[in-house]
Amino acid sequence: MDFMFSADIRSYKNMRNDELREAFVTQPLFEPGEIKLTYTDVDRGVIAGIMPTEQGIDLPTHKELAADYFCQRREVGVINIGAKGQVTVDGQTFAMENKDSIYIAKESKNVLFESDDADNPAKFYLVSYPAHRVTNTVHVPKSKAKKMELGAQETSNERTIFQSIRPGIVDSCQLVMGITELKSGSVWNTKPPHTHFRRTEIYMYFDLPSDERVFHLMGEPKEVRSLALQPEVAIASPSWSIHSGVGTQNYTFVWAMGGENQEFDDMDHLTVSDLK
Ligand SMILES: O=C(O)C(=O)C[C@H](O)C(=O)CO
Ligand SMILES: [Zn+2]
Repeated sequence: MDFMFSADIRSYKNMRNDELREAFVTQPLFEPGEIKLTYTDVDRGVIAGIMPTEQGIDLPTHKELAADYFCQRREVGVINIGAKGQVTVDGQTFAMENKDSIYIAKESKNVLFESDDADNPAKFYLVSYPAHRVTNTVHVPKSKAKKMELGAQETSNERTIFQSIRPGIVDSCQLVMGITELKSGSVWNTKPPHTHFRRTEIYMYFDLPSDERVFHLMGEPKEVRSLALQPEVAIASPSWSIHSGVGTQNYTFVWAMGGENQEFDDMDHLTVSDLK
């Protein structure tokens, strides 16, 4: 497991690009046959990319979690951004199509990730936060997520939000998670931008050719910094930071939040003209 130590609201302003990346951006998450885990001190999130090929891949614990098994004190959200696969939780198997989600409840002991076809593997993207109570493991097909249509073609931000792990669909402890798909020709996500002091957030851009980029905006609205992100790395946003971005073409991303509340609409709204 990699460890990412974030920067605070004062120090990020004086950091070079490579220092900001070290503090907030993971390494590339997907390697065939591997699980790549990153721990961030932003709300004690764990981020992982899991790409099984011939063999299944178990979710391992780590000495710094001081837990007998990964979910002993944690909840987990997983979205499959690759081809078909399956996730088995304590003997129960869930088929995972592209963009399906699964919520794995605290105290689930054995979690196994598998691809249906080793030559066309699944890519399981995982975000986990500490959990305080035991709930149920739930599979959420993309069609069962709550859909929100936002933006317009004229402002290059026409997009669909799919909220799959959220109150009313999944009884999670703090995790709220889903995906946002930008329409062809639209490039701006989270425009107009926002913060939410009650929650932190992790973005992971994908469905973008490897030589294209998303210029992710972070920081306080009056001190914005940008990082050019390749697909399939994740970036953590502290509670004080905006999280928005503009791509060199359209793309999709997974967002995941942890914190004080689970109200998706609880945002401190900004306008583009607030940004400096
Ligand atoms: O494009 C958007 O707008 C988003 O996807 C917003 C994220 O879901 C978010 O930041 C929720 O707090
Ligand atoms: Zn947000």
